[in-house]
Amino acid sequence: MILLSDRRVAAVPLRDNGEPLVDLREVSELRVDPRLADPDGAYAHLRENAVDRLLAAQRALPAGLRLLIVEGYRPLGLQKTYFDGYRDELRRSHPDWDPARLHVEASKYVSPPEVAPHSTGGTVDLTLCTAEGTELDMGTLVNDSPLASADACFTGAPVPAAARANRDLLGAVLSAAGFVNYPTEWWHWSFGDRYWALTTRAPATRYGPVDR
Ligand SMILES: C[C@@H](N)C(=O)N[C@H](C)C(=O)O
Ligand SMILES: [Zn+2]
Repeated sequence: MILLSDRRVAAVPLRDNGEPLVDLREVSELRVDPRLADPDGAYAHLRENAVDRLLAAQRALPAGLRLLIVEGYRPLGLQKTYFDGYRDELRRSHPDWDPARLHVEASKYVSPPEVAPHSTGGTVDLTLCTAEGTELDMGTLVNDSPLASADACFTGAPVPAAARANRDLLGAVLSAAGFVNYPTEWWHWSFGDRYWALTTRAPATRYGPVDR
């Protein structure tokens, strides 16, 4: 498993094709969950081509199922707050870990800001729901940490059969649409960022960090 703290991720050359960010709340086919809403609506934005790919993924779902978008674009300042906060939580629960170990372990749940996928606007956290908006059982909640879920948030973790089927379905439609999963988080799917470029062997990113 390649973690976001791996130096190969940071070594991917940055390019940006200039695609605009689209407000998902204005895309009628997509359902956006407000649990992480910020006053500026940053969380509901994604790059144009990533949105097209989400629509393709949703069209591939069985009748009656929808994607439920939890978070897209994340400003770099917020990324740093999340990373430092989780690393400090790990430090309190594992006082024996040195700074290098803390950095690696924290990257299983939050990206180091210097390679932050969400800050490119190409990466999205999402789950499956019914047409009425009821979330499907995925074995953990979106954003359950490795610490809180005893690693059940890892995409390949042993979870009950219904949750496994739902994770596999989400993975099948998003992979077919060109997204790449972060294997420690079943809900986190990249397009165009450094992790995506490394995994797909693209020569460079499609999207660099944006300051919205
Ligand atoms: C914090 C979690 N929702 C998340 O987005 N993690 C990934 C690895 C990230 O920070 O990009
Ligand atoms: Zn994410």
